[in-house]
Amino acid sequence: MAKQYDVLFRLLLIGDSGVGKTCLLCRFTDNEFHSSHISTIGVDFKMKTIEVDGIKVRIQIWDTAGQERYQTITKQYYRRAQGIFLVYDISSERSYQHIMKWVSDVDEYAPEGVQKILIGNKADEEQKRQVGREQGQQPWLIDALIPFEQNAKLGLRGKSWLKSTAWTSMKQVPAPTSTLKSPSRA
Ligand SMILES: Nc1nc2c(ncn2[C@@H]2O[C@H](COP(=O)(O)OP(=O)(O)OP(=O)(O)O)[C@@H](O)[C@H]2O)c(=O)[nH]1
Repeated sequence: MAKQYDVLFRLLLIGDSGVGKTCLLCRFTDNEFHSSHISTIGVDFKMKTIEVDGIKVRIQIWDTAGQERYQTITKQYYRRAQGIFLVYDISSERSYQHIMKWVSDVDEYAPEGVQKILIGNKADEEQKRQVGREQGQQPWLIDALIPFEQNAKLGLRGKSWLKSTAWTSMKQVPAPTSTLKSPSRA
């Protein structure tokens, strides 16, 4: 029987409740968008196999609850992640400020050297933008952060977003000049 995949990647989505983690995942795996916000309880995951340069890559993406009350559970999933997507909402300054807290959780619970990717989601909400593009491009604090914006609603970047980041262009990004205030989690 033909081998179903050559490599497996375990990736994790983290960020405040409501930033659109579940929607990003649904867009990527099923090309769907749901306008309702049904908070994730604990963790959930989806899988998808794609081909990158002739290599069959199976991606297992864990979607975590952003709500504080599930943090004890969700942190247990950091340990086995090979890549972590830190998601904020470009129309929520607060969700961007909280990224610092998410980063410190990653530093504490994820394996050393895990790849971190910063996603500014809801890129279609330009008129409500509270986080400037340049803010999202600042690789403050993190030594290997790949920043970009994404639109789960319209699916602009759609299927190529992981392909173009997680394994093909993981590289060091020049470092830190913090423009962020200290995080204050709700
Ligand atoms: N306009 C717009 N809305 C979005 C986008 N992505 C998600 N949303 C909306 O944002 C809300 C929250 O999305 P979810 O994916 O459920 O958020 P989440 O981060 O998984 O939330 P928790 O499970 O509570 O942590 C929903 O009403 C979505 O429809 C986007 O790219 N654009």
